[in-house]
Amino acid sequence: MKFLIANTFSQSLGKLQAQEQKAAKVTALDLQMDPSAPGLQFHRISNSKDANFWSIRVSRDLRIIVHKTANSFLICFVGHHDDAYAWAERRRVDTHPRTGAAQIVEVRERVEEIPVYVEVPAEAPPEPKIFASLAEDDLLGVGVPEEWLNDVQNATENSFFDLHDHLPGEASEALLNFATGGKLSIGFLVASDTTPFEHPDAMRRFRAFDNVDELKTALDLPWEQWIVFLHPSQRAVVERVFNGPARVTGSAGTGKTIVALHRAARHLREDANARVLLTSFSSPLANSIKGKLALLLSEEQHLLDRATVLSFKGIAKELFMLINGHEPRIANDSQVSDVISAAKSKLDYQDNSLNFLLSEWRNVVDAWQISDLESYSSVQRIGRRNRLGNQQRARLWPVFEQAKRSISNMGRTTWDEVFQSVADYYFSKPEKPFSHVVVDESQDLSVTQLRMLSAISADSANCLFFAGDIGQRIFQEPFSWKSHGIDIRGRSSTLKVNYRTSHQIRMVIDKLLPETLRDADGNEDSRQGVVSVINGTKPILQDFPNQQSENTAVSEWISKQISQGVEPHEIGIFTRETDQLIRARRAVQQANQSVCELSERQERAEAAVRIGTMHLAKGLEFRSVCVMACDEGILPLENRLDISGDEDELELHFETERHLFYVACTRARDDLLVTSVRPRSEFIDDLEQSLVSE
Ligand SMILES: Nc1ncnc2c1ncn2[C@@H]1O[C@H](COP(=O)(O)OP(=O)(O)OP(=O)(O)O)[C@@H](O)[C@H]1O
Repeated sequence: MKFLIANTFSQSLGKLQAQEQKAAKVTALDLQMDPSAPGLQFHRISNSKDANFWSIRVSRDLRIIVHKTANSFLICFVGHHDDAYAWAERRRVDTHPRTGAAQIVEVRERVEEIPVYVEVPAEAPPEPKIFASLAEDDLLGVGVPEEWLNDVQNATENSFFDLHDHLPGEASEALLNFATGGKLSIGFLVASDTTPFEHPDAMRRFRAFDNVDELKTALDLPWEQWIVFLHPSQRAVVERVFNGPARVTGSAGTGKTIVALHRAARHLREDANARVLLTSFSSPLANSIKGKLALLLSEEQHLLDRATVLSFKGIAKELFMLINGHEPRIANDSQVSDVISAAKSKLDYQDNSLNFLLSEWRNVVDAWQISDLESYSSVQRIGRRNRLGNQQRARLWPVFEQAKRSISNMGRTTWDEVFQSVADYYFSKPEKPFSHVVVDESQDLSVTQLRMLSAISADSANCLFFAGDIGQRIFQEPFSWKSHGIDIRGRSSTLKVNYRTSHQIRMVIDKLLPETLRDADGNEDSRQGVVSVINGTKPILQDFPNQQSENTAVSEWISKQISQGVEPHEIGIFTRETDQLIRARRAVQQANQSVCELSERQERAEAAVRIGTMHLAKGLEFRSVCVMACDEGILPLENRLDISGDEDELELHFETERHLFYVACTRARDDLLVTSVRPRSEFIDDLEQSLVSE
């Protein structure tokens, strides 16, 4: 007997109160252990179009709906008596006649009350039907249930969103894709011996359970849908065997982190000797994925013993200590600046400013861990390639050589030196600390971090896996991974279904970046054809004559979010720099809410509105986001553009500023507000254009 649960069950379970959830879980577990137990009290739903729907009594008022056949039990829904019956009376479990995927189909004739056609005044011209060019055959090919064909064929731009929520995921994604991009994606080609429940599209909504422990995890975490139900494209990347370094990419919110987590879990489950490193950019992000990995493996805790979850710096520090027996003593920015300034004076170097030297140190000499003039002369960089000729480099090198010596004489080092020293140590050792390394936020890996991660992972299939989005690169200059031995060509996959951001917000924000992005090795990431699973409201763009009026508007917006049930910690306010955080703080205080400032090192649990710089928004997620102080001169940040040494660097800085804005805006799930004091940032003009064209 096959035992399955549907995502509609998890969703309905998540809506119950804690005590009700507990009772429903006990009944579901009893059902899995012994479906014939007399206490379960099966009642057929006599008014349903599907004779296989039965209700099971959980408590006086609570019922679970199961779909029972000769060889399977599918738990579909839980709710109060009338809701549960109404749900089952309006549904049918079916195998789609064309795609072969099992679906839960809403029965069309029972849902006349759903306003699928929007009333239009008699005199108004009829709205164009957006799928008129698609034949029935095309619609069936993407999984539209037969009885919804007519509705789809008559859908207009206005009515489509109502319809969208009544269709199976594969059909609504394909139609949305067509409505926004003009192409109908083709359904999955499936082997003829695949059962309807094993079809890739069915596996996004139904999950089979072989043991009670797995089911228990799923029932304990009804809100964490990603633990149980992966999209077929996510599952494909999790399960694929790669014979070298591989990468998953995709715009913000497409579930790259989720894929990274499932891959780490997969390695731990599959290989009893696997030692897996899961790593991300900062400590808060590493802690967040550590918590998620613990959730994913909550019934397989023993696997966590072989998992290490740390930030890039965190793992470097641990390994450095293991090798050297002490912690690295890092020279801070002002110490570095002092030694370079001293070296410049001592060697009487006049050709370039101190700022130029600092930037050259940060982005070239230290970043690439250059140790001699020969390497300095030949370093291949994207961006600043024309900045210095060989003769200039030869004159400059002694200054950097002197600075390096001074840092070392102080008993200090730099982070890049730490990453490189760990890399050098393990490159020379046949035994590696990790069999698998899974990296999140990989677009912001530096040269030395990449070298280190490649050195500490075994040289075998599936050893190195990267999750990242080139469009969110905000900390590093791009560089060729291939020249460091990491070639992901042919092993890169792009996710296209956005689970975080509503369609309305995503459509506008995505226009901030080009449709195709290319990394330094020429690997392309096409952002075309992305669809969101959530429907919501359009982003709001507002500019003001002065900070006071901006302040008042943002504080009113915060109060409105709270009055609509958003918790304070589910609201994030971001500004370009710490200098503007005062504006965010004032707005939160004016709304009578507590403020919690995000930090690079720690995450906080208090019930307060989060404020922080756009850099700190990376990897986070909020129900409501306000990106504030987007004034001209602040975004893009004038100071940053001013210090650009040449055209290439200016372009790079400009691009990074755009990425930053994109990162901040894409943290929003349901609501996005972007505010500025006039004159406003040119990036908002771009947003407004796409908002108007929507
Ligand atoms: N299969 C899924 N089912 C339900 N929710 C999902 C699924 N995959 C991802 N999500 C949810 O979508 C949101 C975004 O996922 P995730 O953080 O992995 O995206 P991302 O691509 O890493 O985003 P970013 O690039 O912005 O960091 C999260 O809330 C996650 O739980």
